[in-house]
Amino acid sequence: MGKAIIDLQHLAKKFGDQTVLKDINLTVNPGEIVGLIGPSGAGKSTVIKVTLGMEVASGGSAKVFDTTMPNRELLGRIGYMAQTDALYDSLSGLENLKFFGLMKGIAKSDMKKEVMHAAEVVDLTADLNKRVSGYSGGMMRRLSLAIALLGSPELLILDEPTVGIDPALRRQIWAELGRIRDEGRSILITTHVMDEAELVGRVALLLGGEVMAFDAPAVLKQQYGVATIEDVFLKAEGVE
Ligand SMILES: Nc1ncnc2c1ncn2[C@@H]1O[C@H](COP(=O)(O)OP(=O)(O)OP(=O)(O)O)[C@@H](O)[C@H]1O
Repeated sequence: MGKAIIDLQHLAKKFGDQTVLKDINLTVNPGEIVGLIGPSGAGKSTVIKVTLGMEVASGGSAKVFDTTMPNRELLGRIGYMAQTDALYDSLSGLENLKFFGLMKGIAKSDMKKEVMHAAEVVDLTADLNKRVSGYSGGMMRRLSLAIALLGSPELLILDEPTVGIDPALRRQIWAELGRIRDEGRSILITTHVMDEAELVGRVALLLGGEVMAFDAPAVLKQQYGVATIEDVFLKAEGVE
């Protein structure tokens, strides 16, 4: 296995007096999907923001491609989907995709293929010419995910990408994430859907500002003596 694509060592983050991250150790390897789970407010989005250099760490180190973020050049190699959608409401889905595609430096000759593929993965092909202001919440999530996929980035960082997305499409999206992994690209994904945590290579359980457990789903289930990742989660939280 090559060098880790994401390498978080003893990462800490405080907001004022509040310590959100105490000691986070986490790696994402090439061709690996890592799932980050934890209760609401545990700090999952904060881990992502510090990793991307959107928030400054209070301690420890966060490296992506062996470099401390933010780094403009490296940002082009990362597809990031935030928890809140940052879309242009008055533009159509297609115009949004093309705009972000241009920002990512996709060549004009590749644009149509890239945009159509991303739209297809999230089942938005038929709605591409509608204005985003007329999209439902789930459609906006799907468009944000399509934007993150554009340009085949080596690393995808997805903050709850499947919120508001129905089960059939969720399955289709996970099939695409599996293909991306099989191409040797890497994914860090946060989720509240415990079924999804079963699909990743390794699950990191974030609790009390630390990664309490970090291993393959099957290993975690065995360690905790339970049948599902949901039960691992509940047991780790102290809920029987
Ligand atoms: N910019 C900020 N300023 C102050 N506090 C913040 C800031 N960002 C996050 N926090 C606090 O850090 C904690 C963790 O927030 P975060 O959004 O990382 O949690 P999360 O695990 O992603 O939650 P959820 O699953 O609900 O999205 C919360 O208590 C939140 O209020």
